[in-house]
Amino acid sequence: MSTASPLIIALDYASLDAALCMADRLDPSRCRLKVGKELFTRSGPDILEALHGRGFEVFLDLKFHDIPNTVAGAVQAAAEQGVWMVNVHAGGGRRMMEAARERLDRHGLTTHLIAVTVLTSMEAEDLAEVGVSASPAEQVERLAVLARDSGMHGVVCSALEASRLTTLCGADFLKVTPGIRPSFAAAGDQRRVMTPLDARRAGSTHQVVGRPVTQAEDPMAALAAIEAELAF
Ligand SMILES: O=C(O)c1cc(=O)[nH]c(=O)n1[C@@H]1O[C@H](COP(=O)(O)O)[C@@H](O)[C@H]1O
Repeated sequence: MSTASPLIIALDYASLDAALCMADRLDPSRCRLKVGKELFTRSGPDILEALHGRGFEVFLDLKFHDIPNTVAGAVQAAAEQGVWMVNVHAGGGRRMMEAARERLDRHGLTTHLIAVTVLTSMEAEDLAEVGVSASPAEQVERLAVLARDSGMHGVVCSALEASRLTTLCGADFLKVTPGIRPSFAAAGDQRRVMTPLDARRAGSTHQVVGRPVTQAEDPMAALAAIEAELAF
C-alpha cells in the first residue's frame, strides 16, 4: 500500500516479535516504517517480508558504507527485497554512490536511494573530533551536493538544514529528516531537532519519528497528535 503521509516510524526493536507487535498497532495508510540496524541484524529479511505482508512500505536503514562494489551489491539486494527506500553514507564518496545508483538502474530497480549526510546526533564538537572543521550545516551542504551529483534521490539530514538544501538541490530532491520532536516529546539523544510542523515548513519531504510514537502508551494516538500538529 502506498501512502501520501510524510511520516516514517522507526521500528527500533530488538526482536521481530516486538517490532511486529508495534506494526500491528499502526496503519499502513497513515505511515511508512523504518527497519534499522538492530532489528535487521536480529531478524534478517523476515522482518521485511512480514511488514510488506501487512501492507507497509519500508525504508531499510542500514546506512551502507564500504567499497563501491560491495555497496552496489548490498543496495541491489535491498531493492530486490522490495523495500521502498534504502540508504548509504554520503561519506563513502562519489564512486561508491554512483556505483549504487548505476546498479539499481541496470536492473530496473526503482527503490529510492538516499545518502546520510551528518547524523542528527552530531554537533560541531563531534565533527571536530573526527577531523571535520566545517560546521554541521556546511558539512551537510557539501555532502548533499555530492550526493545529488552522484545520482542519489535525496539525503537524510536534520530538518534544520532542509530549507537550505531545497535551495541548493531543488524541491524534488528528497529530504528525509530524523530528529523530529513533536511538542509532547523529549529530545533524548538527538541534538539537531525540530517539530513536525517546522520541519514540513522548512522543506522536509519525509519525517522519521521513532520513540515519540513507539514508546507512547497509545502509538496511534501519538501518530494522530503528530498529524494534528502537521495540519496547522
Ligand atoms: O538514517 C536515519 O534514519 C537516521 C539518521 C540520523 O542522522 N539520525 C537518526 O536519528 N536516524 C534514525 O532515525 C531514528 C530516530 O529515532 P528517534 O530519535 O527515536 O525519533 C533512529 O532510528 C535513527 O537511527
